[in-house]
Amino acid sequence: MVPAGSTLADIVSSAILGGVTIVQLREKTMSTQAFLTTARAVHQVTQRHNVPLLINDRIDVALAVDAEGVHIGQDDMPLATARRLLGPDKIIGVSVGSPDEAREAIEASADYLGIGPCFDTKTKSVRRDELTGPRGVRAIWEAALQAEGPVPARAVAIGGIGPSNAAHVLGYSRSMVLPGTQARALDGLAVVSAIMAAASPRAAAAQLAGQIRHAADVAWPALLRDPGSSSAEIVSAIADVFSSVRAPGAARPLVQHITNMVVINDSANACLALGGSPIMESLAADQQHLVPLASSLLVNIGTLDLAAMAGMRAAMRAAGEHHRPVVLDPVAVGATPTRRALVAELLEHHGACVVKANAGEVAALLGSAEVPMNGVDSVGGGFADPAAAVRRLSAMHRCVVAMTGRVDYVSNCAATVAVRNGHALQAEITGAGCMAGTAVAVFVGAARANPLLGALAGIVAINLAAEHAARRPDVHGPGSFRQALFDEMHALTRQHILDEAAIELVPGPNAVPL
Ligand SMILES: Cc1ncc(COP(=O)(O)OP(=O)(O)O)c(N)n1
Ligand SMILES: Cc1nc(C(=O)O)sc1CCOP(=O)(O)O
Repeated sequence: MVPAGSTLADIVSSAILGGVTIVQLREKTMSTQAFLTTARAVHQVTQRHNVPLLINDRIDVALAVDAEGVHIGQDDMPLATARRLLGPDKIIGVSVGSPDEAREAIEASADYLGIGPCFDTKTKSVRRDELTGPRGVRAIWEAALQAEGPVPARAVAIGGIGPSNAAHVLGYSRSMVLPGTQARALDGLAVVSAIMAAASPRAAAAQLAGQIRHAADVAWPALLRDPGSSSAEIVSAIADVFSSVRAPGAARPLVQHITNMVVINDSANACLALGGSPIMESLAADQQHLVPLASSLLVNIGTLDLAAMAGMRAAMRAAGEHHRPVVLDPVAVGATPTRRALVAELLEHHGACVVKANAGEVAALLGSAEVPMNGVDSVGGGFADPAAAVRRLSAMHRCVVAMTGRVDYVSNCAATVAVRNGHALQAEITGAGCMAGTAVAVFVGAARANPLLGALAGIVAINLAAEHAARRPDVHGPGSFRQALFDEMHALTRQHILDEAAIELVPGPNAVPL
């Protein structure tokens, strides 16, 4: 992967200047002699910067150049033998792809684990199975933590990781709390092509280092900010979020939508009426230009087509790279294999900040048959315990979940809030749920530090507007209601929220580990 005109040592030097803190030399085809020459040249650079150099697979080369350590795979020399040859002070990292391998490596005193492959990689042919993706990485990491002794386990994830998914991988793979322990993040990420194939290895390394720092602030469990400890406190915080968008002179949050053709016009108007600025563009090639300008991204999978699917992937990549919150509306996710696979892929590869769904969609995402769907509509009485359902989905995907229905439930898994505003006429017009997704996206962009409050502000705003619209003497049914709804979204004030928001903090076990 070394471009013409530069040497591997040059690239390593640039990458270290960008923020790389450990270097591994992995050469699969070089002669031993050439490997030694390269290793010596790279080692000179890493020593100058005081960064450890590890040699992949080849203990003999590591010994010959006095590298700081080695990385060995499951088919390489056993760890105990490598340790005997290298002595107690050298770093030995071990590749692991399962909880058993992780436990075994920790028990054999590996200095760190390389957990992978996380995603597909072009760098080598590796098998991905159910133990891959950030969820698989987390399962392996948790096994390592359970096996650790007095020396803390250390690990990095590897495979298909780059600037667009680094924060997601680090946030999602944090351990759940085990009895008597704190949630623990991986120690870092291992990348090949994200730096080696970049036009500027220094800039690429700096961008990745920024993503790693950023993950600690935005990814789970930073999401679990308390919305407030009483209903009154939460209503006041929601009103503050609302005011931050609607204050005279405030910049309108730009919401980039990829949404369905049934609601595209209504969603754009709802966004405007609530104080946002809509842009509706699904072309994949444009996402890297548009998403960084937006304050949030709404991805709604209704009326799916292949071009929109490509647009969603590109938009969510750009959102990951530029730290933009994503609101995912998994319309009728249980209805077709394509929708199910797409939502699973988007959540695994990119994650969402908020999932906005009706009860049937929440059930489909949980793999539960408790709430049936009729096309895009949820039917029946809903979940026996709706708060538990949203809490469970929030924990599963480590995101805020806003479930719309007669009563709406919004959860970040640590706190769950029921919203008892809204009107039955919302169920009589098409696109009311999609407009709720837009409303959430408007306010989530404004409440970056607390997406639970942003989601609540969107849900409360659209529901109060619906109540106001339904009360108007000129509203006689769905047609006039739809028209009035836009006027009332536009006319909504902070005082309406303070006086009329009907929310309650749902008591309940904080059953989901943080
Ligand atoms: C940090 C890190 N993790 C995993 C690997 C893979 O090593 P290995 O299993 O030895 O496979 P090859 O690199 O030999 O193809 C790694 N190199 N680094
Ligand atoms: C060398 C290696 N080992 C892996 C494993 O899963 O063990 S994945 C991998 C390649 C990582 O390259 P990139 O960052 O370009 O995807």
